[in-house]
Amino acid sequence: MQAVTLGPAGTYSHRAARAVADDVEFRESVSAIIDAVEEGAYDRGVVPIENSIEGSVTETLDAIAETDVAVTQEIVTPIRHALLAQTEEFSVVASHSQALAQCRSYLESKYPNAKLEAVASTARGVERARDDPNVAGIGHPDNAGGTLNVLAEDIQDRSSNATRFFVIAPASERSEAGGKSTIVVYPNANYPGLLLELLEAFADHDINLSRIESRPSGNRLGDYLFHIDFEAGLYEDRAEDALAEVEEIASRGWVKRLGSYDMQHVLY
Ligand SMILES: O=C(O)C(=O)C[C@]1(C(=O)O)C=C[C@@H](O)C=C1
Repeated sequence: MQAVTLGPAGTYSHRAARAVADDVEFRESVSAIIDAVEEGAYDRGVVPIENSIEGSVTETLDAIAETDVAVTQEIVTPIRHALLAQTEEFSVVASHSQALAQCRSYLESKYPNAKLEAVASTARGVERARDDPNVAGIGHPDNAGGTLNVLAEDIQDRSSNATRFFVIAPASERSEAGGKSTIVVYPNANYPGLLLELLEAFADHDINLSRIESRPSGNRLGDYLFHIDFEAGLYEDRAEDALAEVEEIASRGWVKRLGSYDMQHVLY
């Protein structure tokens, strides 16, 4: 099994991907990962979807809505960031924008004058620190290797920091089996009670929602797509009945079934 995820080696995505495949390759953006899986170049892709401090990874939500892939598994991992640098004398902190945001309070209190630099991934920020004594990176402490010092550990603003990843596969691998499912709904309509009707379709069939997120459709201001995760498999009658109602409500737009899957907790 060959998987693709956010690189270079040493990202949190890489750590999650190791639970899925022995052979892991890298891309520099979530969209590039999802495109590569859609084209069939890899069996699996691993992409971050949501963080417990910073919320949704919007690049992933948008790419999943635009492409045709399957979600085959969910992975939840704790995220414990370290500050890595050659010396204490740095003026720039480089990391993924999500990681910088997850450590916002720590950075503001300890390094209020540091310039924050958003790069493609935490591992890319650590590489910047390895190349430049003026730069510190934020990432997993194992990335220090021999050349960087771990100046501080557990610098995320909440100790319970965790990120949820989706394992994606080509659309042909969509499954109806699993305890959870994900759909994207584009109603292409706007009237009082539209969202209530969508939610009632699940409530009426006794299905618990675990996440609902609205994203702009990009078509016009105030027009939205809804990303919905719910706790039922698509093989279940109650899910089929609820989705029939959702499809009726969205008859002017579309409903994309990304598949059913189970969740795995990965510690590293
Ligand atoms: O840069 C990384 O290490 C990633 O795997 C990306 C990412 C993210 O996009 O949320 C993954 C987990 C952490 O929340 C921080 C960054």
